[in-house]
Amino acid sequence: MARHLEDEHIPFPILVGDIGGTNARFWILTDVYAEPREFPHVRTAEFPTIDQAIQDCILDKTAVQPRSAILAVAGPIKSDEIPLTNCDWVIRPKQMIANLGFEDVLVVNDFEAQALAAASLSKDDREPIGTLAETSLASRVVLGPGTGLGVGGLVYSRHVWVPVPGEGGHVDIGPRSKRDDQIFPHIERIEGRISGEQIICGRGIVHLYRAICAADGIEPRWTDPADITSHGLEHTDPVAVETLELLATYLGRLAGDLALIFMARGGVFLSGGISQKIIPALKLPAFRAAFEDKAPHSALMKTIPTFVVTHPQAALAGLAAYARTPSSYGVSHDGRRWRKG
Ligand SMILES: Nc1ncnc2c1ncn2[C@@H]1O[C@H](COP(=O)(O)OP(=O)(O)OP(=O)(O)O)[C@@H](O)[C@H]1O
Repeated sequence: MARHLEDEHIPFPILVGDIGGTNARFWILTDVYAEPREFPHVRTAEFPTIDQAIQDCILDKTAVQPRSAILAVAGPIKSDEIPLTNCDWVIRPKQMIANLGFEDVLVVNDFEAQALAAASLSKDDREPIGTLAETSLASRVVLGPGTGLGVGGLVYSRHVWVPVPGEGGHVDIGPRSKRDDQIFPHIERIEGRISGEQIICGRGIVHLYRAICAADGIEPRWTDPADITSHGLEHTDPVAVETLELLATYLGRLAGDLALIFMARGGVFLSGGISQKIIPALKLPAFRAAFEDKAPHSALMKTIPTFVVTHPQAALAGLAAYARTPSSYGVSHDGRRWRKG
């Protein structure tokens, strides 16, 4: 069926929101060209509902009444009631239209928003890992370790960027080296298997650290992932140093697999709260070595750039880029756009 441009257009002013488990972030875009109006982070725990938070922290603080909202959320969008992962808020678009003055509400997946950002981030908003600093107009992948492990694909086809939301953080990850063979039996499993998210996220870092301790018969000292990465970066604890090196290795291994799946010649972008905090560890040889270790395609892998996303509000930047030029993106509205009347 033909794409109808008038149907894709979302009317300005537009409220864009990145609704996380702990923080929600909002911008208002008054028109296609204006710089976004930014608002302070909203702590989700401080408001009983998202409608209350938007009313008190955004609408009451500006004379601009947004006509539309585009919201990125962690969790599946299956019905008119969208519960959030890791937070008590439920998004009810019909209620938002009735009570907050919106005409149009679109809800997308948080890693779709991250993928939209990967299409539009400038060089200032990304840090290359490895020697390749340029990217090309080609498919990309976003991989973000945070509370969980999010993955988004971004397929470039017929001059359009198509974000592909999925559950790629839950693919299996397996041992590769002799050291892996010693450590993997001790990694905490989920229903018998070791998925990416069992290792590459906040609690996964603790699993990995504890598995190394168990393999070596050492009493664990740290329970907070931030302690492990900081002692690893500062070289003040040898097990933390190895944890960080193996974290970089496994992140590289999975990033390489995803690059193969999407043929992501445009690059792999590491987002999420953790990547930015461990950039020095990712710049050591382990990450790229694991990324490129994909026989028979090592030569191909050497041509694919990898970056850490350093933009502080990448998801909002991605939503804003989409809101300004929706025809450049193949964002599906099916079952997740609600309009007045
Ligand atoms: N310095 C650090 N090193 C390793 N892990 C960290 C560090 N700081 C925080 N973490 C872990 O990162 C996770 C939080 O990640 P992140 O900041 O990406 O949150 P998030 O999932 O995006 O949350 P929200 O959805 O509210 O934005 C927690 O598990 C936390 O323990």
